[in-house]
Amino acid sequence: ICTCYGHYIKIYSYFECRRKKDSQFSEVVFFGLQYLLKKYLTGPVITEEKIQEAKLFYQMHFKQAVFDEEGWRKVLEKHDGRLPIRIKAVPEGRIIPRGNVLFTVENTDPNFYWLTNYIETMLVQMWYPITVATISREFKKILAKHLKATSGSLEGLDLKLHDFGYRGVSSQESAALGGAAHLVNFCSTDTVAGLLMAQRYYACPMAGFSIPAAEHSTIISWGRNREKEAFERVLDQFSSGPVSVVSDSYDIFNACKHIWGDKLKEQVMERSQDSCLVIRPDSGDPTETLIEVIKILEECFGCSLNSVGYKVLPSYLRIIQGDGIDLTSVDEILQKLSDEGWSAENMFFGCGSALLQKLNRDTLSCAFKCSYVETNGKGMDVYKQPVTDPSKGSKRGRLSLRRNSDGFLETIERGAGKPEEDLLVTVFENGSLVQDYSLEEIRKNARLQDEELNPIL
Ligand SMILES: O=C1OCCC/C1=C\Nc1ccccc1
Repeated sequence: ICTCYGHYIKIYSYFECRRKKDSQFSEVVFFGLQYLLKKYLTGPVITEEKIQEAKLFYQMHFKQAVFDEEGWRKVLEKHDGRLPIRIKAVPEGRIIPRGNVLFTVENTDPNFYWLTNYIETMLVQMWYPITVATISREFKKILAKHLKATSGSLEGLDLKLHDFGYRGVSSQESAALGGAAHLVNFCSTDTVAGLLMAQRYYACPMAGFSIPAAEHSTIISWGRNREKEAFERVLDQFSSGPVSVVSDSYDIFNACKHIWGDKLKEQVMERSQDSCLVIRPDSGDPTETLIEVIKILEECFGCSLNSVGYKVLPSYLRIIQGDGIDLTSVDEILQKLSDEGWSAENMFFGCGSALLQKLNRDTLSCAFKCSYVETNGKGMDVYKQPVTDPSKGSKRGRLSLRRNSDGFLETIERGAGKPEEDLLVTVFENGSLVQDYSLEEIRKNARLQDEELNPIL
């Protein structure tokens, strides 16, 4: 495999989310590289033991001598096991239009040109946190639009989408990365692994919040005929502070009308705004179910008009919809509620697989390609341009990212960028992390346009 490189002294590659015409996502949130660098690439990662293990492994795997034992031993001897690699990247949290360079990778020692693309596989796994952070931020744009339109304010925006996805992802590590990616945009989650990731890799002691919530087992374990008793128990156990109660075990409409709106009406009404009852439907067509539920709650508890003339339930009562939520349905639901005169203030949303799992490397067309090589003494810009798919063409030469005179971000190719204008910063060099971003800083980078206009902090 390495023979095709012959006597190269440098391989320079880059990562991008290729632009795709009429794609749903025009810009991406850059997030997650820091975790990957800290966990897998910094420090003396190459050891004699690992070399021995790999040698045997690849001898069995290839059934011929492919593993470059001498090359790896040179990393150990010359760089005491630290990778002679430089990675330059956009600061985490920055919002970058599709089709721009996000990070570049190159070997810093001419003996190790083969290292650059050796770590490609791991680096391209960045598609996951980038895609989750991007989807989560698209949710935030939709929620901000409706919240602004139906309440006149963005207050509480960062609590409006709750991560329900822990059980729906493929592994603990995915939960951690995806959960943390959601926390770039929101501070509302049940994915504990993401909170720990934020703590350990992004210096944030508590990145998100939740509230006590019933689940179906805590209701149905009382038996079919004692749903009211189960609800009452939950209210008693969590008499102060908000509490969420899933109410569709048997009949959500009956539960809202005859239990919450009748038998337990007093207990509900005596709760305060910061001890609100959050009713959770969990089945049926989300839009139809929510419209019927909110009409029943209006009949039983009344409502008021906010400053922009939209209806709001009493402050002790809210609704959370965690079933069937994705970017399309959340917009439809809020539009329909708005058409019926209801403010988005009444709603909270939970999202599981659509946030953390229903995505892949093609969602944002993530790619890693070599764009520049050096052989003895001369550099050459390289690129691919498949006649069978021009959209898979790659950038050429050494790359930099700059804001042009119109204020737009653009990638300068062929090494034509001015170093002082380059937005890419060295984040990793020769085994050391050069930048360490906090989640606080990353959240600032990722704020929405209108959040900048009227910051809610
Ligand atoms: O109802 C709720 O109110 C707000 C707090 C979270 C919550 C439910 N969480 C959840 C998590 C994973 C699967 C299903 C639900």
